[in-house]
Parts: sequence; structure tokens; C-alpha cells
Amino acid sequence: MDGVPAPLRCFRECHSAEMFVDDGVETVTSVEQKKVEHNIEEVLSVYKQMHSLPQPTLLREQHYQYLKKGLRHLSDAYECLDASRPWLCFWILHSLELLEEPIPSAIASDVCQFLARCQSPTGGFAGGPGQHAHLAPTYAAVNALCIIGTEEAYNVIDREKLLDFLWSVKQPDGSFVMHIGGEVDVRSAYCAASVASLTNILTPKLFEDTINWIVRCQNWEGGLSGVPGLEAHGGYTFCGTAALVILGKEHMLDLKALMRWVVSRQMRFEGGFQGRCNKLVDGCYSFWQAGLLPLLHRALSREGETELSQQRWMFEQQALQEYILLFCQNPAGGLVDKLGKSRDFYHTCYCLSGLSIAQHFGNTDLHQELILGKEENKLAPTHPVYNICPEKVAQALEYFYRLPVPEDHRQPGAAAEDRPSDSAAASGSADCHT
Ligand SMILES: CC(C)=CCC/C(C)=C/CC/C(C)=C/COP(=O)(O)OP(=O)(O)O
Ligand SMILES: [Zn+2]
Repeated sequence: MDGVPAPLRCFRECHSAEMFVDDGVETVTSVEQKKVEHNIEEVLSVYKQMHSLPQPTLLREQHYQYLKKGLRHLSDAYECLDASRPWLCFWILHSLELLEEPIPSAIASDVCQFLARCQSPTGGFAGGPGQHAHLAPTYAAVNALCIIGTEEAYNVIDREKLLDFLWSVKQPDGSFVMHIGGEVDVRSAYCAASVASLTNILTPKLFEDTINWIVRCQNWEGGLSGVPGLEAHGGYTFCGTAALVILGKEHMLDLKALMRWVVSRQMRFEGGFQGRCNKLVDGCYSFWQAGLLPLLHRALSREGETELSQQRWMFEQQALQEYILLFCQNPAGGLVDKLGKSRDFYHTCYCLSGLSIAQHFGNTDLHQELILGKEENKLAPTHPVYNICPEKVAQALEYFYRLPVPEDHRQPGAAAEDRPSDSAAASGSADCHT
């Protein structure tokens, strides 16, 4: 059965470019914005000539071939991502799970062995073998291993040392640096909370003061910035909000102001999202921004602020699907930021993740689908906190929550060798989780 027809034009009330021009003065961004809108109009007019009833199609087979190849061979263009190799594993594996394409067991095992080589002897994962541990590839590696979801995959993670690493990047004010000697921003709090919760090493002490630090990142715009006092941005807003959801404290944000900010980031003409006010649409914000709506919906329904019977997220789900399917697909496979840009695995992962959010409303209890185009366009649902499929989250939690939480006597910024000896630690309580 076919899904709903495309909402061509009905969402497109006005050209955003007009709003980017202040008193007739053009800026670099307003000129770029006009180009984006021109490109969209051109593609739309060709599309309308070819199709009387618009039915955008997800190019499943092309995306599958592009992703499958990427697991074994990367072009020279990826040399610059030599310090982000676990990310490439996550982006590709998550895209494949959204497309419901199984990962052959030999490839899954090779990925496990590769990620094991990225694990630092002092805990956490690095961007590549022999590099220093960093929170971003640690998040990507743990997510990739949870997607694989085998005993071999789970066993790669040294949880005791992972906790050492998290403490080594914890700061006295509650924030985290991305790596020892590195920068602080709210991505790190999310990466730390995500891996700690998935692998059952989350202790209240580890996130002491983190909640207040994240809440300080929400600014007058309603969204969150990377550190307190800067401009709100979708990437950081997602990270801060999802971290607070993991820590059970999302209601400490001004949720209504956040809702107003994020829904205003959906572009009226393009249908996709921008990352921050007065900037351009980009396919990857289909997840970083639209992914906030399930988090907000849950938080606001708990506070009795949204109708539980509501059947839609509070953004134009069809318009976002249209943006991704009509303007972000490379005909040879892979997805892009915007028309005219090259495909890459990051945008493939986050465009597909956003498409999945826009297609599935609710959770396993109450589930409503809104599929633009044919039913074959339907992707698997994604978990809005971790961005891996919900069954894989449940399976990982089931596995790791059978294991005890490691003893935690560590201090912010402490190196692994500063930890009390194992025998001293072992004299304490065996399991502080309960
Ligand atoms: C888990 C994890 C590590 C998440 C990453 C979150 C994320 C996407 C952060 C984005 C950071 C940022 C300020 C981008 C702006 O880039 P820009 O100025 O090039 O783009 P813009 O014009 O769209 O703002
Ligand atoms: Zn992007």
C-alpha cells in the first residue's frame, strides 16, 4: 500500500531568503540561501514534469551498495577522517540497520577486532589504532558494538577501564573534556552519559554537577550552546538534552522555550532543518534537531503539557521526509547535506536517522507511522536518545545490567594509576547499582 502523497509546496509558504536580508543588505549567508532555494526550485520543477502524483522513492539498493562497499574500502577522500574511524563504523552500521540490511557475521567480527585495536590500554576508544582515547570515538565505538550486539562485540569493551577514562576527562565543575588536555563542550557530557548508561558503569558520583553544568548551556534563545553563554546550536542542543534524559533531569530545562526554539529551526521553504538561527538547511540536522521532538514529547507528556493522544511529533514530518527524499539522495547511493554537495557516511547516517524519526511517531506501546511515498520507503525506528535501533538498546542493557557496576573511588581528572588498588576497591560494596 502506498503512503501519503508528498506535501509539495503546501509547507512552502515563503522563501526564507527574504528573512535573511536585513534592510536590503546582502550577506554571505543570504546569498547562499538564495542559491539553496534556487536549486530546490529547479529540482522540484523537473520532478513535477516527470511525476503527476509525487511519490518520492528511497533509493534503498543504491544506499545499501554504497554502505556495504564503505565497510571494506574507503576512497582517498576519507584520509582526513583517520582519527574518526569508529565513527565510520557507527555511521555505516547504523545506516544498514535502519535499512534493515543484516551485517554478515564475518564483517561484524572484523569490525569487533578493529574496534578492539582502537581501544586504549588506559580505557576508552581512540579515533584509530595507537591514537589517544577520545570521548567522540568512544561513543561511536560503543554504539557500533551495541549494533553488532554479539557476545564478541560486548566483550570488546573493558568497562573498568572505560570508567577510568571517563573519570580522567571529568572536570571539577561537572563538565567533561573530549580527551585529556582537550576542549570542553556538551558533546562530551552526552558521549560520557551514553556509553556509561549503555554499559552499566554509570555512577551518580561520575555525573555529580554535570546536570547543573548542562542546564547552564540553555540560553535565551531556548536551545543549548556548546558551553554556557554561546549561541544555541542543534548539535549541542541534542547532546545536552539527550544527556539530561539519560540522567533523568530533562525537566530542569525550560522545555517550552526549547520546543519553541527547535520547531522554529524547520525551514519553511526547504522542509529540512537548520542548525542555528539564520543559517542554511542541512540534512544532518534532520536527526540533531528533529530527534529532539521525541525527547521533548516524552518530557512534556510526563508534565501533562502535551496531549498523550496526539498522533504526531510537533514538526512537519512530511516536509522533512520530502526534503530528505527529494533533495538529499545521491542517485548513486548515499545522502548529502544539501543539493550540490558530495555524499558522505556522516550525512547518510543522519539523513536516514532523521527520516526514521519523521516516519515513526511514538514508542513500542503507541506507534503511528507516517510514510511519505511508497511503503518500501519505511525505515526501522531509531532510539531517540542513543540513535541505534531500540531492540539493540534493550539487548545491550539486558546484557550489561547483569554485570556489576565497577567500584567507583575515582576523582575528576584522575589518571587510571591514581585509582586505589583493586584489593582496596574490592573491600567496598560489591554492587552500588541497586
Ligand atoms: C555526539 C556528537 C559528537 C555530536 C555532534 C553534535 C554536532 C553535530 C555538533 C555540531 C557543532 C557545530 C557548532 C557545528 C556548526 O558547524 P557549521 O558552522 O559548519 O554549520 P552551521 O552553519 O549549520 O551551523
Ligand atoms: Zn551536515
